[in-house]
Amino acid sequence: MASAKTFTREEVRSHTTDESLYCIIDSTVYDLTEFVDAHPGGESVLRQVAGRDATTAFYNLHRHEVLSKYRDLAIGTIENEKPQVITPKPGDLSPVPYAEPLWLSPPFRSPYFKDSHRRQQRALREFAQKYLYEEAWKNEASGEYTSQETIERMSKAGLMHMRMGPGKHLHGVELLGGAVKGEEYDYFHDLVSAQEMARIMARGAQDGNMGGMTIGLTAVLNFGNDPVWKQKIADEVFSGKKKLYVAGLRTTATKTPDGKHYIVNGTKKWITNGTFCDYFVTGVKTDKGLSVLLIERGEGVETKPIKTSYSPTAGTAYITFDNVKVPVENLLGRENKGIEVILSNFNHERWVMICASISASRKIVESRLVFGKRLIDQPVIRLKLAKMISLVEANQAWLETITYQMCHMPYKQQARHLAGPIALLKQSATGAAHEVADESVQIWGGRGITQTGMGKYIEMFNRTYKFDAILGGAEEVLADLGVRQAMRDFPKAML
Ligand code: HEM
Repeated sequence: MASAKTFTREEVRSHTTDESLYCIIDSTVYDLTEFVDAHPGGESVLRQVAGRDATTAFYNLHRHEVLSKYRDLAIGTIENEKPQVITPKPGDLSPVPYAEPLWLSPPFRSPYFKDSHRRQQRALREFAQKYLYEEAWKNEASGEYTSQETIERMSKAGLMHMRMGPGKHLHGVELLGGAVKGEEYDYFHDLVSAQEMARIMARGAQDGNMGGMTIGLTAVLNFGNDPVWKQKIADEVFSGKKKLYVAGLRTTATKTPDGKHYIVNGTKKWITNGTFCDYFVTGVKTDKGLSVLLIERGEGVETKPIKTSYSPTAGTAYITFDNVKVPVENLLGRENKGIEVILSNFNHERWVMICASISASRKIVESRLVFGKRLIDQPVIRLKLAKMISLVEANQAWLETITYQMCHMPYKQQARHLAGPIALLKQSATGAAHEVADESVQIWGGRGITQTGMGKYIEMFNRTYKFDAILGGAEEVLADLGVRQAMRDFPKAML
């Protein structure tokens, strides 16, 4: 917040030297004297705007959030002028058209979302902006992993529990300081969680921030054979003390002669979160089929970081199991029937990816609308924006319809009736993300491939959106699955 002091434009014009260098941005006066040498964009650009109004120059290169971060440089405002740019408070909704889903955009209404969803949405947006956003973006640049302090803060707010979707594990848990009761958490709350987290737009950091537990811990909770053992694992992961992810299938497990252990050997090339995980939910080949084991990091488990164009902070790794001794109690589900474990969570996993992909696409539409004001004068740009908005809105509406079915179908029925629609929606959402990513760079030009400044979301989205088109089933596979599932219900009689 700028101090209450006011200046005339004439007064500011006299501060142009190294001893005292001011400029005006959005009717606010900034004293840049001490900042000139530290400015990431260099000193000469600031000297060029010394004593002048630099609003246009500033907003051509930076996101507004930069001014919030450097608010201490603001020393007052221009007499009889009011800043025009809105500085959002943590938790605020965006006033930009189509920047929020319709249920969050008055005067539109929704039959699906209730007060508890709105409370959760607001609390989660505030939490993400206050505690997750800055660190996520810092880690994207440095390659560091989410700090233990943040993980513990998330755990305390119930974010770990929420990531697993509705269920008994939420009962009695206070979520977001009481904004939602664990017992009332349904798939629309789950949608809110996935979509709000995606708005941080630092994709790798978010995946690295315990992203893997959504898939892996579900398998432990649903298929762990000993209630005490699985509660111990769940407590460790929910409290943020241990991290867990899913590893691959190119591994074999042979039982020891005394029947007490499996000996696991093999490798897996791509595993997100792998570098820092403590537990690996791993598909292994056993004598008569596929089985799933929870393997703890220890002797014989080695992870090596893999460099990706996607993100240095996601913890992507190559993992090797070399004669790893795993107790038989760590078997999830039945021996040789691991496919039940693997398939059981596919729908929810894909649905979470859809939520996030649509939300991130929407953030890109928002960026385009905010920064494209002058460009919007051109019909060709309006046409591109119309396409982007339509894709996002159509997929969101389809998502909400499917989510409603999820709220009213037992899990078995979901698997029977929703696998096809979820597969089709996923390929639709990631196909739309491809078009949104492409069009946004097309309109944005060089800034869309710049990692700093106002194009940073677009650059990040372009680098990472493709991940969703592959993860949990490639677009082509899912399209095929969707149609095959539909054909299963095709009437036998000739039409
Ligand atoms: C209060 C005044 C200013 C602050 C606090 C500020 C801060 C920053 C920061 C933090 C960056 C790093 C990139 C980012 O995070 O967006 C940056 C980059 C840059 N700034 Fe500034 N800046 C200010 C004013 C200006 C002005 C008035 C100009 C031009 C006339 C300018 C030109 C640039 C350039 C060319 C870059 C490099 C572009 C990039 O990295 O994307 N800055 N500035």
